[in-house]
Amino acid sequence: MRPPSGTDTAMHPPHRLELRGLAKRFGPVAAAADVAFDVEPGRVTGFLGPNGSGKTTTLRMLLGLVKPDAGTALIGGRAYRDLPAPARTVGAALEAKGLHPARSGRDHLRVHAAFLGLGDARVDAVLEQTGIADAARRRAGGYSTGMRQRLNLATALLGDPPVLVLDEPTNGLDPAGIAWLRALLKGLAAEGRTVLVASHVLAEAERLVDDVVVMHRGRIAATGPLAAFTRRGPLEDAFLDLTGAPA
Ligand SMILES: Nc1ncnc2c1ncn2[C@@H]1O[C@H](COP(=O)(O)OP(=O)(O)OP(=O)(O)O)[C@@H](O)[C@H]1O
Repeated sequence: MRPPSGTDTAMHPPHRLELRGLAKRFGPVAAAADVAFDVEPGRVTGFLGPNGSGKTTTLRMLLGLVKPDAGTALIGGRAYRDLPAPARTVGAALEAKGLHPARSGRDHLRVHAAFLGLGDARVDAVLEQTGIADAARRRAGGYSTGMRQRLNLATALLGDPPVLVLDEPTNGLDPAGIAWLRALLKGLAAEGRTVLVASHVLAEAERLVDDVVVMHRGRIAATGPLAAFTRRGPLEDAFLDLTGAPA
């Protein structure tokens, strides 16, 4: 079914993410084991964990990019592969790679937009929204890391999705860029969208998220509202307690 062109101005129904018993092994490595948590619409959820704790693997299972050995991941009650319009339901920005260096940022977005049945007006809207309109006609190969990150986010936003899944979206952003992204993501959540952000930058997460999910060694170590993690001090203290890392 081909989606209509143009953008949706009507608000989408809220989409809760429900992960249940997800497991994935890569040879001897249990990248994820019995992973279960919910992500609520209208909130920014920080998916936190040390390097190699299994966050990206979990996100890839949620997005149907990796087949779990066990468990389910539902987006508004359906697995990603069963969504009628997946790219209009979930905007995902995992790693800022796969950009054709000779193609301009705008052309990159136009390719994705055509795939979604969207026109250039939507491309221009997300270029404005992500602050890269001025660089849009330059070749993406010359973009800074922060600009590539913004283009990646613009791609995720193209389909005006009710769900956003972002892996380390502040990588490469300067302090003004980080503050800008924070305001953008909080605004998207305030519109009722479900925003899941994987990060290991705890000071940033503390200023952004409403809810926290901590993953450690492939398992969920704790979940809850941010306030539950910051009662005794900075989020970093609770995080280091949970993940056993030296202070
Ligand atoms: N395709 C793969 N093949 C083999 N091992 C993998 C693969 N993908 C992930 N792993 C392993 O699974 C574990 C979890 O990795 P994952 O990338 O999910 O962690 P992460 O929490 O996202 O880490 P980071 O914060 O460093 O990005 C690691 O030990 C990693 O080496």
